[in-house]
Amino acid sequence: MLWRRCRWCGGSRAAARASIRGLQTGAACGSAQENYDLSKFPVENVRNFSIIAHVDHGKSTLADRLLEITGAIAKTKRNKQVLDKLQVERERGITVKAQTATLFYSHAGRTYLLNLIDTPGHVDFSYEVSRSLSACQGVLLIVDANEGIQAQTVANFFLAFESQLMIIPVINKIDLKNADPARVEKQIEMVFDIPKEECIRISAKLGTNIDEVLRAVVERIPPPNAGAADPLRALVFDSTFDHYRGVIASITLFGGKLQRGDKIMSSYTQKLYEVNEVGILRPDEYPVEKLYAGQVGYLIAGMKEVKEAQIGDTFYLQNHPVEPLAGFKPAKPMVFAGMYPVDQSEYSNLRKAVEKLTLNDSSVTVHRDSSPALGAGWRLGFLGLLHMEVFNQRLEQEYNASVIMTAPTVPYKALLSSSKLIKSRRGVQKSLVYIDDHRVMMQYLFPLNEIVVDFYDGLKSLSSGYASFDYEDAGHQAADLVKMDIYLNGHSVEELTTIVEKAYSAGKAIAERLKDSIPRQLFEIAIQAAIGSKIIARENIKAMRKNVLAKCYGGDITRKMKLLKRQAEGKKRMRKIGNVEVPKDAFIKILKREKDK
Ligand SMILES: Nc1nc2c(ncn2[C@@H]2O[C@H](COP(=O)(O)OP(=O)(O)OP(=O)(O)O)[C@@H](O)[C@H]2O)c(=O)[nH]1
Repeated sequence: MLWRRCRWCGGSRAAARASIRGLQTGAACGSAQENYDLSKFPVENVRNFSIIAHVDHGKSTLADRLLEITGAIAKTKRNKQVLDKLQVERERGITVKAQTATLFYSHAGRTYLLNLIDTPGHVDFSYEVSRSLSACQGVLLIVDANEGIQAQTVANFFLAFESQLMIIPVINKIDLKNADPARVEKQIEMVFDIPKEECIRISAKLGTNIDEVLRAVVERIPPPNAGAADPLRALVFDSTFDHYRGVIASITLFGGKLQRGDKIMSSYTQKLYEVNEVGILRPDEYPVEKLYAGQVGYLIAGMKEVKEAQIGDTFYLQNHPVEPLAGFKPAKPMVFAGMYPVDQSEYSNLRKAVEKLTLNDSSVTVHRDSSPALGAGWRLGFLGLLHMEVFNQRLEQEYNASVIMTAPTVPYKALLSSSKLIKSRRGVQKSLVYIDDHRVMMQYLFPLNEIVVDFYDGLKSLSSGYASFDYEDAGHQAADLVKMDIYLNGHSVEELTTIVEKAYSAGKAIAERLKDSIPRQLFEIAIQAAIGSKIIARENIKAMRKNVLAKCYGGDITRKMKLLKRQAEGKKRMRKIGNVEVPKDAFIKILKREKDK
């Protein structure tokens, strides 16, 4: 039996499980009044909602307060942004994965079951938001009382609006000195056409007005449209892979009920499974006896292969087939990069790690690839550069993998001709709307390649952090482009081949950045940029003899061993191209425009 303490309240999970199996009311986590007998929550008493907002407007902090006020977690300083469970989220202070939590809330003599989904704010993770919305009937649209409406506020509003969800505007951070909730209310009225009386002013940090948010959730958001008497229809909207228990699927029941021992079929694979466990997230997993129509929870059914768990799949009871639910539009990758194991003998382990991680992040596309310099690997598609960096970091942190990512590129359609010329390029303005006296919303058409790498950083620094940015695909446009190759001591480095407009300046910049990124080696290194057979830029790295033991006079053997070990570790972070050792992060670094990045 799993015997460990609940992370949030210190209650024992085993006790909680025991109480559930014995069908007692009351469990170990949080408050003694909690009731896991979900049959007491008919559809009318269920509310499923997401928290959506621009980056840093306070979604996860509000989620903490909602968890505290309903007793799901203890109120301690330790419990901060508890739904940001991943190491990468804690380190970067951003949400990258949507997370679900079930809450119980009493209002006007009724107890409600609330399923809250905290979503990421950054545009690169918007696929998480759109999938989460499929399990919801309403959203809390959080807007910072100081910053007002930002790019992802607008993008997320339209995701919810197009899904016909009830939108509750919540103005957060009213405790800030520069907070101006009245101005933000006017913006909300002007941009979203929501009357300002519908806005709720809160401070998630101080816990001000949180009860009003919960009241609005039960009063304004409709219950799910799911029939208790209908046959089972369970939509998989997220999945993770557990080493011991296999696939854990997040599900929402559009009809029927589900319990341990049920025989269920996957609409996608037509495979039959027996349900081992169903449960809710509080925010850790807690098994329950049954899940009922309209509820959100998780399912474990002995799926050992990552391929078996398809996000968007519909499960139904054996011999009771149903029309599968619509599922999700596949994510459209915007940025592509090659990924290779640092050490080729790690290929098969890395493949398994990539499969498991893409199960949890279904917006990544994966195709096998190989490169003469880097060996067997994959070509991966991401929604943006931050997404790519986070995926890389999760592979290293959660799967202990060591990988080389090549420079990201965007998709092109090429028409081959004998001369491609170089022309200056510009964004084309499409619209301009004043949100209020200080803020303007502008729409531009840009070549994607111009915005994916460091456009956002540039925009932020130019506007002292005030401007925000969102983008969507506007299709392919004709342009005069040229393919530029990079050579290291005469060896073509395929991974650094890029499609550029201003080839001479781009070639010079890449050669200079490579010179900065590659350490001096025992021989001279020539870095060349070329278009076809014509060399357009060249840099040299002078030879150097690096004897790490040079300073170790005498016989201190431990110090010598330490230095040699450090040198060997340094080499591990390198990749050999021809005879040249290239640091693995060089492939990305050279694309960023400022040298110090
Ligand atoms: N002063 C003040 N700060 C707040 C309030 N709510 C959140 N913050 C702070 O704002 C920052 C961002 O809060 P988060 O809850 O991580 O924001 P988020 O929207 O979940 O961020 P992402 O998931 O990365 O998009 C943190 O430093 C919070 O402490 C508030 O009501 N008042």
